[in-house]
Amino acid sequence: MDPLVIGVDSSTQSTKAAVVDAASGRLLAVGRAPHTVTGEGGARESDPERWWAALAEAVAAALAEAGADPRAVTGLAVAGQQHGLVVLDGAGRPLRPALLWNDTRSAPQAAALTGALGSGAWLERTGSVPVASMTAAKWRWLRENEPRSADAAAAVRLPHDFLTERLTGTAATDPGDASGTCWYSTATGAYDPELLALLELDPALLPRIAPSAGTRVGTLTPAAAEALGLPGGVPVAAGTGDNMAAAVGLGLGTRGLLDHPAVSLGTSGTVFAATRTRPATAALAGFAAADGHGTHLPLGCTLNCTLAVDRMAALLGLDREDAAPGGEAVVLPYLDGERTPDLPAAAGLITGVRHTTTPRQLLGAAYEGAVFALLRALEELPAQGAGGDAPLRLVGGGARGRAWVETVRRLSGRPVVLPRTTELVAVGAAALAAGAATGDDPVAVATAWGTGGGETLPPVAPDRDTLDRIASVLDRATPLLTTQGHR
Ligand SMILES: Nc1ncnc2c1ncn2[C@@H]1O[C@H](COP(=O)(O)OP(=O)(O)O)[C@@H](O)[C@H]1O
Ligand SMILES: O=C(CO)[C@@H](O)[C@H](O)COP(=O)(O)O
Repeated sequence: MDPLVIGVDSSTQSTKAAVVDAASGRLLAVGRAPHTVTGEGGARESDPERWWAALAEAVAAALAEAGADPRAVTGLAVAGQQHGLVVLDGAGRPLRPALLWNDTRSAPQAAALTGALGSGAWLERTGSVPVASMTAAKWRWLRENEPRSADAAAAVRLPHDFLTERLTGTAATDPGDASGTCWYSTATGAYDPELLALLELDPALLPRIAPSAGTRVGTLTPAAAEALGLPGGVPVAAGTGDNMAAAVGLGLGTRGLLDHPAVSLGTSGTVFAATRTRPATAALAGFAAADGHGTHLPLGCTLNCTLAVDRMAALLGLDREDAAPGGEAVVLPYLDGERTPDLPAAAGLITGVRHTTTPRQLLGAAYEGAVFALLRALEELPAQGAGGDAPLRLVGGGARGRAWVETVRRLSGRPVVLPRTTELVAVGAAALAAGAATGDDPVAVATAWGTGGGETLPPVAPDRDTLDRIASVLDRATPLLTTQGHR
């Protein structure tokens, strides 16, 4: 029986479980199960119990599709959407739905926290300046708006460590996902007691921090094993945030490629690279990487990527691939407010429309607006020691779409690598699972698997006119987008 590992991607829209051959990295099957996101205006919430049920469904589906013998499974790890605030009672049950990374109601709390210490001090301590996405701002929102839930909390978790605890009975997290809270210090590698005091968050509510995401933190409990259809005792890794796991799957890290940028096109759009330099700019989040060698993961994140563009296609009555370059039209697709640029109250903006403008151009302009924001974040990476002229590795559901790929090529003017392995978050988590099973370095494992490799598309001449047009509209519209006040 060849050993297998299972990696789980519990992201915003769904859970994906990958069954991977531990020796070769061959992806044998992917099981999927959907989540539900609720909320209007700035609210975005999900029930963590659904994540747990979806995890079991996705693992069962993947094992069935692979025709795998569950006894061959030697390790398991979970990568989850970052930043979400999960509050639990003493029995480990959610006290309320999780507040998600794209819930912008916490924008005033983020601004107040930033004002309390100043951006410089936050960067110094945590590597990031609080924005609405950061868990610290969500905890303050809960304290101010639902003090009874905050007071009743017996445990505070992130999405991935909530699931890891359900699997193992052990409360553990990793430096990567912890670095998205703004109460963990990437300078000291520990929770920051002064920040926890400022936030009025009792450290006893938090999980311990494993040295790395691939560290074995426990084994499947009998109840979890039964729920997943696996034998008891399977080693489980600490796991990490979904972007950190994508980096592992791409082989980005100290035991792999440093300073090579990746772009993820999913519910969120993200741009990141693994670096040795500790990032320090308010334009990016200065996360820790998952590999535990003091590697960093500077990252820019937008709230509006595939869902926003798909919504524009639906409004226009078009298929998502039925897009043309926008021409004079500019769409800033900030349907959910925006994080990069930091405009949490914004709504979408359409401008430059003429009698000759076609629906296909408007859709193309939405792609351009979404990609523009990511490329602006990408420009910040070289100052953090990463980026340069290296090709862009494209991952996430959008990387399967021709219009996304071509828009990134046309606006970036850079070579683009399309990794042949799909579901790189789940595959990265599978490399963490291999780490838990054998003690091997997960980035070295994924590098040996070659899961980051794929077709390289050559560069095309960058469409500077479009970039300049969008930049000019964004600059001039920023006062409007800041004060839209529809929240
Ligand atoms: N073939 C495709 N072409 C373009 N976009 C796609 C394609 N398949 C899926 N998507 C997009 O991918 C998104 C889901 O990507 P994924 O990375 O799984 O998201 P998340 O991790 O945020 O849950 C969907 O919103 C959908 O728009
Ligand atoms: O907030 C961030 C990164 O800082 C997001 O990237 C979340 O981690 C959600 O990811 P997806 O579900 O869109 O993959």
